[in-house]
Amino acid sequence: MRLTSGARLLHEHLRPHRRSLGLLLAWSAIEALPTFASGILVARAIDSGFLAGRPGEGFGWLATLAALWVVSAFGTRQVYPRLADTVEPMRDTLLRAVVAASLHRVVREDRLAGGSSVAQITEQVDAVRMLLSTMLRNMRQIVAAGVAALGGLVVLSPFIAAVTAVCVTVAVAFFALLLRVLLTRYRNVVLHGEQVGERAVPVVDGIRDVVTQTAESRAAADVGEAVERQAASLRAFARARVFRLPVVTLGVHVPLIALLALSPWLLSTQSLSTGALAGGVVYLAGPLQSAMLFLVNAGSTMLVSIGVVLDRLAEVCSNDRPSDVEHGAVADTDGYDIRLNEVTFGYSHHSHPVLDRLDLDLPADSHLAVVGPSGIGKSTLANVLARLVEPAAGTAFFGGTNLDRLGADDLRRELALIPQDAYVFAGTVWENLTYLAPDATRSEVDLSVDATGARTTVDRLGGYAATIPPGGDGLSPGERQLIALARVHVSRARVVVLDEATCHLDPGAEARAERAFSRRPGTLVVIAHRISSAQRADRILVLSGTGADVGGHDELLSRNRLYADLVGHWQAVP
Ligand SMILES: Nc1ncnc2c1ncn2[C@@H]1O[C@H](COP(=O)(O)OP(=O)(O)OP(=O)(O)O)[C@@H](O)[C@H]1O
Repeated sequence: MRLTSGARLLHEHLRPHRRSLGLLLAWSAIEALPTFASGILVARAIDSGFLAGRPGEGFGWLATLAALWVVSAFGTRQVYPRLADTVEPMRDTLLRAVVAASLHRVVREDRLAGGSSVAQITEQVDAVRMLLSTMLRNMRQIVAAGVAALGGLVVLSPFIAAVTAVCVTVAVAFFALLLRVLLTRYRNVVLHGEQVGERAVPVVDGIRDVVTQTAESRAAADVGEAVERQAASLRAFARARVFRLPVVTLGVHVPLIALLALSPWLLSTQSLSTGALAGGVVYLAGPLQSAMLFLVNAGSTMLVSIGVVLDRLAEVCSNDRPSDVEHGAVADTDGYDIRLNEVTFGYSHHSHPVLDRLDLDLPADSHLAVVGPSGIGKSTLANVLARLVEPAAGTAFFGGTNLDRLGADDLRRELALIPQDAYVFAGTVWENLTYLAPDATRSEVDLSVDATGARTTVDRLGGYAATIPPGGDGLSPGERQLIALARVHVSRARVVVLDEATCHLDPGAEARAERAFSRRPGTLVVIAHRISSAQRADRILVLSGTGADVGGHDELLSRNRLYADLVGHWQAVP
């Protein structure tokens, strides 16, 4: 059952690469040609060549076998690029899916330690990639060697082939049963390993507190208990692995001993020629034995690891259905006006809520500035609008639809948030600019770049085809903001939230960028960094901690003490 969800995940991510997988299998079959022919050609060399007094013919058959190995080497050469074509793109799509899923989970559960859990997940995806490529590479040993050996035996002696097939089937069935036990036990090893990490990390992080509080023995006992549990599960896993030996005995040694024991009778009744007997031994002691050994050794380690890790990744991905699924079908929006109805949000259940029963009406195409003292909750409001956090109470509506019934992708298309730390990624300037609108035309991008004032930055970088290095190295914070502003400007988002997204620009550049957004069709919410931003807006929302007040600049100046103070403070700053 657990393997099934992992296997389904693997199937889902391998399906788009079935062409390269097909080519991989085809080349593997060519690679297996000499394995299939080895016993048959050895039998021919003995029977029609050496035993018949024609050594030339005997060597001829052996030379044919050598030629097949050359063909096989060519096949091997083709296998590796196909392997990379299959596994590398699969890794990328799998990684994208599980990282997106774990980030959604981190945001949903409001856990700050998201980075470490995502890092763990990416490690697991890389483990899948490595294990899968090793599995696929070595699978040909099982498939090619096992199938080729059985096929060769059928040609040599249907009787020996039948006996061998029965033994192999029983051995494989026994191994399948063993695999279930191994999977359960290995899963325990992984889970207990994670518990060791969970217990050890806080102790290591807080080692100074542990020492100053003389709590070393308690911490050691706590971590030691988890270590002991993991050691016990490792021992249980190792005990189960011992049973792989009978599998090899049953699948290979029993038919080999049977063939040798029956050989006097088979030879005397002429059921088997001397060459066929030698060919049979070649198949059983060579490819079949290595296939069986690989199955039980790699199968009981790699197959088990891949099964358990894929299962864990499948669990992560299956959690990637936040409220859309919980609340049934994803709803459509009607327009893009936003309404908050008594929205309450706090970062913990115990602390005072940052947003307390906030009401807000944001008609389509309006321009709102949000102001308030530092730490009052302006960015938190932006996060509620972008559904990066879920309100604890109250409802947020987008286009008349409850925000948590809107599909995450739909919301991302409709609403773009630019945070203070603008993000640029490794790639070309064009890719950075068109990330949210991949179908944007050159003239649309030109228009947005010029409107937001990003042209100088684009030119300095070397134009649209220039490459931005990882982490945006070499770009100033202001230049990153300009690229992010142009990226959102060219997008189809009908609501744009600028969360101090222009704080690294000078006042003139900030005014230009904000004007570009207010002329652009759609709603604009600006978390204001300067009084000038507030003055450009149609309406201003003042967050004060005890309530929220909405109005125009002059109106608020005369009636709202906090706003008047903020304006006074801003004007005092040179
Ligand atoms: N992830 C978080 N976990 C816990 N508390 C948080 C978190 N993010 C913000 N806070 C707290 O919530 C409150 C509101 O923060 P927020 O960033 O929304 O304020 P802000 O008005 O945007 O501040 P600033 O103008 O300084 O950016 C602050 O007290 C802040 O410390």
